[in-house]
Amino acid sequence: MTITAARMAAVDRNAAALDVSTKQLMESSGNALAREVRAVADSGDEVAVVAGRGNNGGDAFVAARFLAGDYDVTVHLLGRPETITTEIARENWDALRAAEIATERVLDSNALDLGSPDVVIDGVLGTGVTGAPREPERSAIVATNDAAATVVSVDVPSGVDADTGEVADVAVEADRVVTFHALKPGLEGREDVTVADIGIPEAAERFVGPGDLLSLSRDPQAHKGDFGRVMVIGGGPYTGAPALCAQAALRAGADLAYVACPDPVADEVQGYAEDLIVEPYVGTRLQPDHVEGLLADAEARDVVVIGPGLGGADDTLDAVRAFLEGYEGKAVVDADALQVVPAVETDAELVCTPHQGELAKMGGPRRDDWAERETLVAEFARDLGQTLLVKGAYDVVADGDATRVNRTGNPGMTVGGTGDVLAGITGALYSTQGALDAAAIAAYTNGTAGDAVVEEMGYGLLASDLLAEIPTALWGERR
Ligand SMILES: NC(=O)C1=CN([C@@H]2O[C@H](COP(=O)(O)OP(=O)(O)OC[C@H]3O[C@@H](n4cnc5c(N)ncnc54)[C@H](O)[C@@H]3O)[C@@H](O)[C@H]2O)[C@@H](O)CC1
Ligand SMILES: [K+]
Repeated sequence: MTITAARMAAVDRNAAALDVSTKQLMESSGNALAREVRAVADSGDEVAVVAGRGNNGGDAFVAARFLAGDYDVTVHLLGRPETITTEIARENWDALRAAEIATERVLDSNALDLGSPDVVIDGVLGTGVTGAPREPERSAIVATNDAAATVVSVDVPSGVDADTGEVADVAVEADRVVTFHALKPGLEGREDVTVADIGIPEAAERFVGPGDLLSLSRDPQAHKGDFGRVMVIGGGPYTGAPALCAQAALRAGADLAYVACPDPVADEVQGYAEDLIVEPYVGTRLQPDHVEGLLADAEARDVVVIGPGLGGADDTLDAVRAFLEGYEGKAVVDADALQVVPAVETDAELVCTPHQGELAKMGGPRRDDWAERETLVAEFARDLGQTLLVKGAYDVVADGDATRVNRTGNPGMTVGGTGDVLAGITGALYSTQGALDAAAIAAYTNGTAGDAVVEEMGYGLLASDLLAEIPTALWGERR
């Protein structure tokens, strides 16, 4: 399995939240790297460490400390120690200085003199690289390639983009690569690569954590000024559900939230919040003759959430079926609407948000055993060809390829309406994120908001209490 630089950063952050600090991971990384160098070097060999100012360099500092007793080690830092970008890399630099291990500062691109080392450790650039190498890193890569030495690269050969695998015009030609936790893009199929286990707990990947929220701010350019228009198709027998759902979408960052509902309930829905744009249709519940108009409206929206408060009348379900058959965009399907999903022919990309009972009604697994449940939900998602967010004490999110589990939330959240809030958050996030990430982050956020409410006022929460906590859960100090 390959992991991108962005996902690696998320997992690293999740590990820290599980009390495995990045400094601990750096120690493991440097240790693994040193072991690999021992395998290619003879005792007393000259080892030149070329280190950039990020954590890739930090790993190389740690390796230098492990190796200095047995080899002739010199560490070349590309820049001034004050410009080392992370605290943990700087601490490991300071440890080298305190131990009187030979260090050089390379303050001019032309000033790097590696001598004639037997081994070069390439800790110039790792997963934090952006764009093609600049100076002095660029010259350092050239000098590394010019050395008649065995080159061991740290995590990725410097010059390889660890998100895409693209190789820049100047990149280290490594003899060996020690990569951490999992293969990075561009390293697949290479025989000179060692994947080192650095002690990241499996839980950091499996459980949704604060690291998963990093993708929300990763690329501000990608969704500049447009956090999405979410259309909720809901209401009829129930009016609170679509209103909660649409308000949750706004709280989760949607720019606009529309509620399409039967006209007798429109005023009531609007009454919950003036921020909602209510678009009534004639009749008392959703029926097939409304579908054409809804499909036309949906074209101008980024995500549709269908289900909250619609009820399960036969003609309503026929309408849901017709809508999904005609719709090709992103949709979140909730509540009674879920039962039509297994048999429907649709080009839409769905996130389905059933609780255990709704999952069973869809023909999904009934088993509750945790480990087994994850596998069964993943298989069902694969069969459906859609993304599932199965709600429970532990929420399971699966798209058939990857599975995530969310454990935020509390028993107070079994109250009615929390599912409508979750569907709304999912809808908003789905406008800027992939289905799996949107569902995983939504589950985590909904649970975090619920935990915050219970912390503040104890049990007895209303679903509407969650709304005000959503922004803090997503972007505030609770993340
Ligand atoms: N994510 C994790 O779980 C772990 C990561 N570790 C190491 O940390 C590395 C990532 O560290 P960082 O995020 O600090 O990033 P890097 O060390 O990969 O690179 C960041 C540094 O390079 C500079 N830089 C970025 N692009 C450049 C370019 N095109 N030309 C010249 N300079 C450039 C930045 O200004 C910064 O100083 C990994 O590759 C790995 O080696 C390990 O320490 C342990 C665990
Ligand atoms: K490197």
